[in-house]
Amino acid sequence: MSILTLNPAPYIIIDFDSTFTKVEGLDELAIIALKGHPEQDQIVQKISDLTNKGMNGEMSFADGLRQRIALLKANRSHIESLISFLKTKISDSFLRNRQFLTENADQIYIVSSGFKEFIVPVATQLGILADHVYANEFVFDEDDNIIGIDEDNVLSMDGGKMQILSALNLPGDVYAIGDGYTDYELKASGLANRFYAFTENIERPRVMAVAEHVATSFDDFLYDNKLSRSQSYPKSRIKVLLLENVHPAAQKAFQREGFNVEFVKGALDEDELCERIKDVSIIGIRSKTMITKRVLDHANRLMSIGAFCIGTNQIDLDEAAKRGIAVFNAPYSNTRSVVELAVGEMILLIRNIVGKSNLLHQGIWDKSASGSFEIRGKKLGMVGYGSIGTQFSVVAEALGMEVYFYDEVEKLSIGNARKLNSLEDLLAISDVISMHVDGRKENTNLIGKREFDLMKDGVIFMNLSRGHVVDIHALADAVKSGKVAGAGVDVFPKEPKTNNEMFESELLGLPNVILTPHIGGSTEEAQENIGHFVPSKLLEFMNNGSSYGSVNFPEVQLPKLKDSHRLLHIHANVPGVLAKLNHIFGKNNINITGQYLKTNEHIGYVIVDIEKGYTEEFIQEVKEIEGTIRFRMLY
Ligand SMILES: NC(=O)C1=CN([C@@H]2O[C@H](COP(=O)(O)OP(=O)(O)OC[C@H]3O[C@@H](n4cnc5c(N)ncnc54)[C@H](O)[C@@H]3O)[C@@H](O)[C@H]2O)C=CC1
Ligand SMILES: O=C(O)CCC(=O)C(=O)O
Repeated sequence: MSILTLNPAPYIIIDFDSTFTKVEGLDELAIIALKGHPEQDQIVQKISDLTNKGMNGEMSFADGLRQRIALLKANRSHIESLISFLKTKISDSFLRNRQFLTENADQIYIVSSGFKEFIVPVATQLGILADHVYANEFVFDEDDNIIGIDEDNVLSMDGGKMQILSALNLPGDVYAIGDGYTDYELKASGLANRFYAFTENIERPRVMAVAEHVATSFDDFLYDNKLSRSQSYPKSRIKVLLLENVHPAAQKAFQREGFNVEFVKGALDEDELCERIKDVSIIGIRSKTMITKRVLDHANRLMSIGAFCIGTNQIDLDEAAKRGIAVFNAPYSNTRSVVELAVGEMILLIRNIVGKSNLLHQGIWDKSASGSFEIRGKKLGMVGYGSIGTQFSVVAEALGMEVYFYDEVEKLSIGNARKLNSLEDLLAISDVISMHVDGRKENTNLIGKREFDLMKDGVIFMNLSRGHVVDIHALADAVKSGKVAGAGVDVFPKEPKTNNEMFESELLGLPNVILTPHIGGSTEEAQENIGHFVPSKLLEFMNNGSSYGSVNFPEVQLPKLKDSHRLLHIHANVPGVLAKLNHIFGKNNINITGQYLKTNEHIGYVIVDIEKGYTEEFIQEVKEIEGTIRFRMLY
C-alpha cells in the first residue's frame, strides 16, 4: 500500500525579475529615478527593450546590462523606493507558498542578473536566506549615484549564472525556474536537471520553445514535483472563462487566487462555446450565453457556472446538476437598477415624453397636455411579485400609485399592494402593466394577442423581464392600434450577442415606445456588486466546497478546512452511496473529523473531512463507487 506522500525538495534555483516578482527591477528603478524627466518615457522604453532582448537571448546579456545601467540616472534613495515597490509586486504564487520557501530555505537559491541591493530585502521577506542570493552589485560614487556595476561579479558577464551554479556544486537534483533564456541555459549546460519556464507574469515564446517544462505558477512547479504547497491542485492549471464583459472585479478576484483567466467581451454562440468550453473549469456569463445540454456535453472539465445576473433561464440547470456542475447567480444584485429604470420609463411613457422629445428634435414645438397624465392615483399591475416586483411596488406606492399584483405562487403583499387571483383580473384593472416574471420556458408568450385584448384601452405596458415572455408581434399590433399607448421594452426574443451586431425588431420606429438594449441591470453599482459577489460564491465552492446560494445544487455551508483533508463526492441520487462510502472509510481505518450530506432530486453531495495519512488505494476506491459523478479533494 502506498501512503499518499510528498517528495523531499530538490535544490531550487529561482530567477528574480519577472519570476519571483511580477516586474523587472531595473525597468522599475528607471521609472522611479526618471520621474519628471522630460525624456522619461523614451529612456524607460529603451531600457525595457534592452531587458527583453537580453531575456529572450537576442543579444549579449552583459552588453545589454551595461547599456541599461548607462541609461539609468539612479541613486541610493531611488533603490529604497524600489524596494518598497517590489515588496508589493512579489508574484502571487510565491507569496502563497511562503511556508514552503521558509521550511526549505536550505535548498533554495536566487540566482539573478538583477542587483543584490534590491533583491535581498525583497526575497528575505519570504524566508530566502540572504547568503543564498546570488546577484550583481551596483557601484556608487561618493554622492550615492549609481555609476556602474561590480565588474568582478561573474553575474555581470555572459554565462554568469552557469558559473555560479557550477561553483555551488550542489549535491543533488537541481531544478531551475525562470522566465529568461539565461535560466534555460542552466539546464542546457547540464548544471540543472530540469528547467521550468515560468509564465505567471510573462510568456517568452523563445524560452518556452526550448523549455521541457512550463510552470504557470510556483504552485504548478510544486504540484508537478509532488512538493508541499498551499494549493492542493494548482489554480494556474484551472481555466476560468469570463464572457459578456463582466465587471473587471471578477477577473481580478480569480487572478488574485492564481487562476488562468480568459476574458471575452461579448457572448459566444453554441458552436463557439462548444469549442471554447472544453478545457474550462469555471465559466462566467450574463444573460446572452446559452449553456445548453449540447454545450454541457462538451464541457469535460466544467465544475461551476456563474450567472453574473439574476436570471438563470439561459442555463440548463438540471443537466448541469446531473453532471455535478454547481450554478450560482446574483439575486438582488441589480433589483434596484431594474426598478429605477421601470419607474423612469413609466413616468416618461404616461406623459408621452418620447414623442414630444422626438418632435422637438425636429424643431416642432408641440406644447399640449393632451394624452399626458400623472402617475399619481393610477393603477400599476405587476405580473410576477418577486424581488423586483415587490421593490417596484414599494417605490410606486411612495409615488402615489395603487399597486396590484399577480403571482402564480402564493405571496403576501408588502405595503398596500393588492393581490389578484388571476392574470386576467390584473390585465383588466391596470393603467400600467409591468412584467417581472422569470424566464422559465413555460412563460413563453405569457402575454400575447388575447392578453393585450384584455387590457384597458390606452394602457402603458412594460417588459423588463425576458424577451420571450411577450409576443412581440402582438405587442407591435397593440401599439399600432392604440390599444397600448406607450411601451417600455428592455428585453427581446432575439438580442445581439455583442454591441457590433445590428438589432432588428418589429418595434423599431413605433410611437411612444422606449427601447433599451437589455440594460435594466446595467448600472455601475449593480455590475460592480455582481463582479464581487458571483466570484466569491464560485471561489467558496472551489476552495472550500460550500455550495450555499447555488440555484441547482444541494446547498451546504461548510466550515473552513483546518488540519484535515476534505473529500467532495458528488453522486447520482440513488440509495446506498453514503453506506458504501462509510464502508470504505471503515475498511481503510480512516478517521473522519466531519461529514456533511445534502441531496436534491438529481444528485447527492457528500463532504467528508478526514485526517491525513490515507492511501492512494483508498482514494481510488472512493472514486470507483457506483454512481459517482465527480470527486475532488481539498487540503
Ligand atoms: N432587464 C434586466 O436587465 C433584468 C431582468 N431581470 C429579469 O427579471 C426576472 C425577475 O427577477 P426577480 O424579481 O429578481 O425574480 P424572482 O424570482 O424574485 O421573481 C419572479 C416572480 O415571478 C413569479 N412568476 C413566474 N412565472 C409567473 C407567471 N407565469 N405568472 C405569475 N407569476 C410568475 C414567480 O413566482 C416569482 O415570484 C428575472 O428572472 C430576470 O429574468 C432581472 C434583472 C435584470
Ligand atoms: O446584465 C445582464 O446582462 C442581464 C441582466 C439580467 O437580465 C438579469 O440579471 O437577469
